[in-house]
Amino acid sequence: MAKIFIDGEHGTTGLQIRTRLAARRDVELLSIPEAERRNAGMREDLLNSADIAILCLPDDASREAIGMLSGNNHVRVIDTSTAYRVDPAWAYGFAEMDKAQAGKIRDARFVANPGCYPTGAIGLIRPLRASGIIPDGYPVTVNAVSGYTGGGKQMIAQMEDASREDAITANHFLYGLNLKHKHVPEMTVHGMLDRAPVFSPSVGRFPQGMIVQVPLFLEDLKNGFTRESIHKALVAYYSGQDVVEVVGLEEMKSISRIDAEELAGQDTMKLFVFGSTGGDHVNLVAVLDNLGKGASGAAVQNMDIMLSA
Ligand SMILES: NC(=O)C1=CN([C@@H]2O[C@H](COP(=O)(O)OP(=O)(O)OC[C@H]3O[C@@H](n4cnc5c(N)ncnc54)[C@H](OP(=O)(O)O)[C@@H]3O)[C@@H](O)[C@H]2O)C=CC1
Ligand SMILES: CC(=O)N[C@@H](CCC(=O)OP(=O)(O)O)C(=O)O
Repeated sequence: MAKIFIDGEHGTTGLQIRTRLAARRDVELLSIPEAERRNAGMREDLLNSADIAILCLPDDASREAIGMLSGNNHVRVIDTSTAYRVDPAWAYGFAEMDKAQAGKIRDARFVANPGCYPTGAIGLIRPLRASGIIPDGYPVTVNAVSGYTGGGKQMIAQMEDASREDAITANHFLYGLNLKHKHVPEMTVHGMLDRAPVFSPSVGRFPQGMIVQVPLFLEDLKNGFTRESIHKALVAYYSGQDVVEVVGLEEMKSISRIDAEELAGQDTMKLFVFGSTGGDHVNLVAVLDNLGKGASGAAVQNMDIMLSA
């Protein structure tokens, strides 16, 4: 039985991973009491006793955890923070992003779990870059809304406890206003972009769920691509797996609204290509749960792929 230690198991992402693993008989969970969650000695012992350590910590604490494993050459790691997502020594844990990726995850010792927004953005952009539909130099923009659990324990408290001094009263707010959000490098590298995208995130007053939008001007793409041909390329790219669904053109005809909470509680992602036949523009849309395919669900999926080695 594989021993799994979730460092940060009492935080938002960690708890959801623990819940997903609790009923499983094929893994043994090593656990740290909540009161000891920052006890470095205990964490170091548990980290070094695991077959797979899943880090659900802020970036600095993740780096510290990797330091605690420096004399160890067998513990495998899944890190959910931003610390290693563009590090070439780490496998990027988005199994569907191309056909070889699941194999890279399976064979890796170190796996960086993707960010929630990048999962949507890369899921939409990478296939169109890989097939040459989005040309070099194209100015990609990414607009998104996340459920507030995306901000971890602190934002959850700010959104849910109006008596706090730092309570957030807005029902929907933009942030990342300097356009230097920590997810931009990851979207650029794994989206295979030659220009960093403009990324504008926002948060809504709902706990879990996410919409990521990438609008495109068709006349600025190569070779007369249409909504239909872009859709066909996405369908072909994601054939043969059941985590990322490209919604059919017929089904899209009956959709007039997209609900950010549609996949809350699920570990899959839906992709849409909105627009109209013969139109000048398309809007690529991804819907996912920021804590599902955007974090904890993806971490468990990566763990399973690693255990299949
Ligand atoms: N929430 C989400 O939707 C997503 C989160 N992530 C990433 O997952 C990671 C965890 O985020 P999230 O679960 O949201 O955050 P939370 O703040 O909810 O949880 C983080 C946990 O880590 C603990 N912690 C913090 N510093 C240390 C330390 N030095 N040593 C040991 N434990 C520590 C915290 O303890 P304490 O309570 O004492 O602060 C808390 O229990 C982050 O890197 C985040 O960016 C990635 C994708 C989506
Ligand atoms: C709503 C919210 O605050 N979201 C977080 C991102 C959540 C996530 O994907 O976590 P990583 O930081 O590990 O990538 C943010 O914008 O910083």
